[in-house]
Amino acid sequence: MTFAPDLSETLARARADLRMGVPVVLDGAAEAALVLAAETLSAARLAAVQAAGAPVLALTGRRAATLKARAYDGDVARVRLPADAPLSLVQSLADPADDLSAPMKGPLATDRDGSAELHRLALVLAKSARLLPAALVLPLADGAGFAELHRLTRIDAVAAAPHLMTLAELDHVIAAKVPLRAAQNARLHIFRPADGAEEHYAIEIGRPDRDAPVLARLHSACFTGDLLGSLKCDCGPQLNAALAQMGQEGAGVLLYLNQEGRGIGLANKMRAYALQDQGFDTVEANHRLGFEDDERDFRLGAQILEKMRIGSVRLLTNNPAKIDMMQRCGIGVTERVPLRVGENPFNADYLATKAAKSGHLF
Ligand SMILES: Nc1nc2c(ncn2[C@@H]2O[C@H](COP(=O)(O)OP(=O)(O)OP(=O)(O)O)[C@@H](O)[C@H]2O)c(=O)[nH]1
Ligand SMILES: [Zn+2]
Repeated sequence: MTFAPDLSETLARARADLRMGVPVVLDGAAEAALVLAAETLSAARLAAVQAAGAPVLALTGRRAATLKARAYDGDVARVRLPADAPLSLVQSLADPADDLSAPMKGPLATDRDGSAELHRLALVLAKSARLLPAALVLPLADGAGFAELHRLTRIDAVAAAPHLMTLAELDHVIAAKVPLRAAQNARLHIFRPADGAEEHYAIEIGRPDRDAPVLARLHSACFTGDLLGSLKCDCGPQLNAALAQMGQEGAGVLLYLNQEGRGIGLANKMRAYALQDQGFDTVEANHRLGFEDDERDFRLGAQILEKMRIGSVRLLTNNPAKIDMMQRCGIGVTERVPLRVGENPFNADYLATKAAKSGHLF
């Protein structure tokens, strides 16, 4: 037994570092790099990086498309920065907030030669830290030495890349009764991932019969809809309607997955809302920010159901992707139970876009 953090713990530290604006070192097979999240970059740290070499800004292919920059690596673009690039340039490349009011003077030069592996990993890390997917990347001759000298978190990039694609094991922490308006016989279960990421919850109504399909919902956190009663989406009414139906039937399970904003985090969701105020739809806004339409990992839901010994479900959803993913993860979906509630003039376009672009069944 060693007291040193393992890979998953080191990655959790790296996420916290990036969120604070502290650089991390990615140490690959043949190369190493210093990485800083663009969102939390300070002018002082940018100047220090520029004094040490020529950093590039790693962006996703999605963000690059908006900026009309060539992404030679497909999903990743490596944008060359002028030697004296000011912080405001890095910020405006990373953040689409001012794309329309201050269009980028182009064309942007991007790297074609060399490997983009560390850049890709940097973007995965930034996303998993719920930051904008944009990272300053500076090649290092000696990653281990640099990390030690500056007391930075060093990640074994070769091991980290596949590790970040696997789902962390969830621990069942505790369950207790929480009588709800919709169902008095409810119990709240807490699940904690081993990788230091956010906890997820399961609300078990009654004692669902494990030998028959269980009425279930995979609900993704929506602070604005679930808590504030926002009219921009249908999440709050869906949450309440699902619990009400489970209460009426006497049994069911609602997974409350902390995947705010379809997995991009609340700050990025608010950035997406600001872009929607400029006229973009929910999918376009995600793309302009550099995200895919949906960054959620529904394997999470399947793992929780498995831990609760639920093998097949009647799934309350309008989203065919959820059904697909459950089935691919070995959870039987015997029936889709539609959940059409909460339509209003403020979310009509949002729901229409989901039907047109995300295949939602309404
Ligand atoms: N990025 C982004 N996320 C949004 C937006 N509006 C709502 N969300 C998020 O979308 C998610 C909605 O999740 P779900 O209720 O599971 O919805 P769904 O995928 O449409 O599937 P069903 O409701 O099961 O049909 C929540 O995480 C919300 O925070 C938006 O405009 N942009
Ligand atoms: Zn919502």
